[in-house]
Amino acid sequence: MSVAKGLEGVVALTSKISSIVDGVLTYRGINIDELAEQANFEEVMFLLWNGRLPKKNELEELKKDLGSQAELPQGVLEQLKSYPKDIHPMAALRTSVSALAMYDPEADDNRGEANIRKAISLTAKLPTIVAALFRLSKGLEPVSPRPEYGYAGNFVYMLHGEEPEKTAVKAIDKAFILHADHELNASTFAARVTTATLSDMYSAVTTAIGTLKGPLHGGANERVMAMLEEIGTTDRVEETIQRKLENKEKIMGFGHRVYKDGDPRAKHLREMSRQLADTTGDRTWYQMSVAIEDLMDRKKGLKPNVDFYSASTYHYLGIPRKLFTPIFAISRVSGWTAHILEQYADNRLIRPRAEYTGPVNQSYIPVEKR
Ligand SMILES: CC(=O)SCCNC(=O)CCNC(=O)[C@H](O)C(C)(C)COP(=O)(O)OP(=O)(O)OC[C@H]1O[C@@H](n2cnc3c(N)ncnc32)[C@H](O)[C@@H]1OP(=O)(O)O
Ligand SMILES: O=C([O-])CC(=O)C(=O)O
Repeated sequence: MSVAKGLEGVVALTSKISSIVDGVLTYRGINIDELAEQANFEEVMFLLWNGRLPKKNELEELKKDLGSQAELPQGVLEQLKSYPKDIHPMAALRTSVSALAMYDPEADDNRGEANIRKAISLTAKLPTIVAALFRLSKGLEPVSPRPEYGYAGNFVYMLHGEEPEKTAVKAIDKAFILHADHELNASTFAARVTTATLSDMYSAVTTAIGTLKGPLHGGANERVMAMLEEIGTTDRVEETIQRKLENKEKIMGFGHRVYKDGDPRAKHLREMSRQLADTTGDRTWYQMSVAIEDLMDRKKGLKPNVDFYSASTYHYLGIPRKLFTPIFAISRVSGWTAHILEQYADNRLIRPRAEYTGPVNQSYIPVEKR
């Protein structure tokens, strides 16, 4: 047996959802650049789940469904209120999504229609959970969803409890589009492994959230912000990054398993960060990020991934860094659920092999003789 460590280069399954070919990312064959510039996130969800863009009435129907599913069961809301205040929101989100299953009579019904309903319901509820966690961490009561603001708008509304600001809604909607799906990334693969045992959608999404949380995956965006805060000013970029590289530390938000010439999503987030720097008049975070990008290219030939400029973008929007990865999850649940539906539709247990490298020909020694 030959081993590809980290499954690098292994093609594990076929999928019709998103593709990365020669550094170009498409959702259902549509270039991410076009979607980021022209679509809204609700259209992208529909596209991922159904394989085509929605007609006007289908989009309205989806918006209505998302709105009607956005409230949390009372039991889940009460549970959220009982979590320790300093718990990481990704841990809380993982637990709350798992808890949602207990309030869904269809939780273990894995047939197509029930699963589409669950995909919509989960996608509708994640923003409500994340916003509630944010407000509770600040000692504030969660606010009820206001679906008339749209998916991104309602999320921004539920964070602050006031009319959502247009610039913020547009930026969040675009960020949601850019993070929605990404071929066989670690959390999506994890979700598909769980699904392939014919477990339920809540279990698969809970698995995915736990996987996204890690710093080598979605958890990197929060750590990018921590690094920017640690550096503090553009003139300290060179010495700090140099020291980290000498200590063999990974620079968060750089590098990618698939993209070696750059992540096509990063340019959109860099531009969003630049525009927000101009709007807010605080160019520090953007300038520091650009200086790190230049340095990492010169020193290591490494390019920013989707997580790098999302950090300064969210920061400019006044979002605390602990919410960065949960926001990623709000978007990615659309992709996870699309992959879960695809896995159920043509399932086979996912069970690779391991090459055994441990001791051989050992004997059992009774405990008193060890
Ligand atoms: C949404 C997402 O999940 S995007 C990825 C988010 N994760 C991060 O930003 C964390 C930082 N980046 C990384 O750790 C990696 O680039 C990963 C995990 C994304 C990809 O990892 P892999 O494909 O396994 O590459 P691997 O870790 O083997 O790195 C290859 C070489 O590049 C170096 N390298 C890769 N990324 C970085 C980085 N961010 N900083 C410094 N060096 C790096 C490694 O040290 C290694 O060097 P070596 O060959 O001299 O030992
Ligand atoms: O594809 C990956 O390995 C990670 C990534 O960029 C994503 O999940 O968006």
